Amino acid sequence: MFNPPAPIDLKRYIREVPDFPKPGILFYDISSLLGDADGWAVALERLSRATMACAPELLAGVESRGFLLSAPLAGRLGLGFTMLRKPGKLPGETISLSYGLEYGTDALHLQKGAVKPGQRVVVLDDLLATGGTLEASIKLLGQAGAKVVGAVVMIELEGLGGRARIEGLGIPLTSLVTYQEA
Ligand SMILES: O=P(O)(O)OC[C@H]1O[C@H](OP(=O)(O)OP(=O)(O)O)[C@H](O)[C@@H]1O
Ligand SMILES: Nc1ncnc2[nH]cnc12
Repeated sequence: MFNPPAPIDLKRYIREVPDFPKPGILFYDISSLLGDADGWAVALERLSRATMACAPELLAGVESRGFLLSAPLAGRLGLGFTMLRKPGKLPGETISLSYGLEYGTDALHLQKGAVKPGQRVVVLDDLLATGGTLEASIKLLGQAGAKVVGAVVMIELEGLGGRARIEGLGIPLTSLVTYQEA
């Protein structure tokens, strides 16, 4: 009888670093995944499927680690890509929103005109923790006139309320890998 191989567990490529960037934070480092051609190929394939299930017209990526996923994915899927950036990085007129992080606060900006009215957008980031970053991204894209049709992350930290925050906005969320945090 044919026994198909077990699906690759992406966790084996993700390094866990205690007390970074602050004491008490367990940091999930994707550098080791990006550095492994096989692991990265599997991750991109799974991200592609999750993203295309939402039938987007444009991808949006969150600075900075979100760019690592969203830009190559947009190229692979033949879609445009827009950046949600930290303050002071985007030229021209922008709209912005502040948000809370697992370890601090920040703000995101989007260039005016980056999104067409009603355009179907999937927003991507490497990791969901409290959901503050993704929530701000979704709200900002909505303010810009986008129809956000999905959120896709590589890593979801369960127990920090992130999923409830995103689904509470009516946005379907897909994650490739989950860790229990609290
Ligand atoms: O769900 P949340 O609690 O909002 O946390 C998740 C966010 O935190 C990290 O970004 P960070 O601000 O550390 O920036 P970086 O991508 O530039 O490293 C991560 O890449 C997510 O964007
Ligand atoms: N625990 C964590 N590991 C990696 N990135 C993060 N962003 C927010 N929390 C994080």
